[in-house]
Amino acid sequence: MSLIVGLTGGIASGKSTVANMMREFQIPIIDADQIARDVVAIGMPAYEQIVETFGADILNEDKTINRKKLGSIVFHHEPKRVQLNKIVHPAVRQEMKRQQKEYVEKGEPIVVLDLPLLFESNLVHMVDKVIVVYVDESTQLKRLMKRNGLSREEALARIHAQMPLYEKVKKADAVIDNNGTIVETKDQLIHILSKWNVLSFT
Ligand SMILES: CC(C)(COP(=O)(O)OP(=O)(O)OC[C@H]1O[C@@H](n2cnc3c(N)ncnc32)[C@H](O)[C@@H]1O)[C@@H](O)C(=O)NCCC(=O)NCCS
Ligand SMILES: Nc1ncnc2c1ncn2[C@@H]1O[C@H](COP(=O)(O)OP(=O)(O)OP(=O)(O)O)[C@@H](O)[C@H]1O
Repeated sequence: MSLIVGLTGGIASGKSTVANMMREFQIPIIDADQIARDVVAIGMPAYEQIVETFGADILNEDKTINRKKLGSIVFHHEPKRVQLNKIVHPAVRQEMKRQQKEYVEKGEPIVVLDLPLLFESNLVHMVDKVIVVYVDESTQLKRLMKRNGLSREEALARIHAQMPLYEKVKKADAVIDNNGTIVETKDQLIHILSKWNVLSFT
């Protein structure tokens, strides 16, 4: 039996940072953001639907989706975001399930779904345990603006497109406070995985 863990948090709260630490422990990670990029590649059914819905204006010269442009539309307009989610999410879920099945069949003791919208999309039933990576809003804003080169206003629009992080913390089985250093974050992760008996070296 594999333990299926949902890794979630807020935008730029540190999920990928924690997922990379897990990869170092040879834990398989299924990355929803990456899958969401793959399923909108040119020629995929979701790509066609996005162009139909949002128009050719959201394309780059090479016909790939201009993610910055599409982001600035959907993060400022909830109905448009819902429309995009309806196109992309079913394909993402299907691919996540396929990958999960493969890892479970291989007998992996733990499989992690790195899923930013785990709560917003009501996907808690897909996992046995939930880890929430938490930061306070000022740290989140600072890290998001720096990483994505966004203005304060654009970064806040993205943060507010999600369930508040403190609400996610209340629903978690385990919380990693990522306001501090990377080493402090890693220590918390090791503590959680050890408690759940899924770290082979401890
Ligand atoms: C709007 C898009 C084009 C912006 O692309 P961009 O490269 O700037 O961001 P990226 O995809 O790397 O996402 C960064 C983060 O934004 C947040 N985010 C992304 N999509 C959404 C959404 N629909 N609602 C709320 N938050 C979101 C997540 O925390 C995610 O980790 C892209 O995020 C997208 O296609 N979103 C819809 C699919 C989706 O929900 N992906 C998230 C996981 S399934
Ligand atoms: N403890 C930390 N100290 C300093 N910087 C950090 C820390 N943790 C993460 N960061 C930085 O903050 C930014 C956001 O982290 P990360 O990309 O891991 O977040 P995320 O939750 O995966 O984001 P997204 O939801 O957008 O995919 C990155 O630039 C990362 O390098």
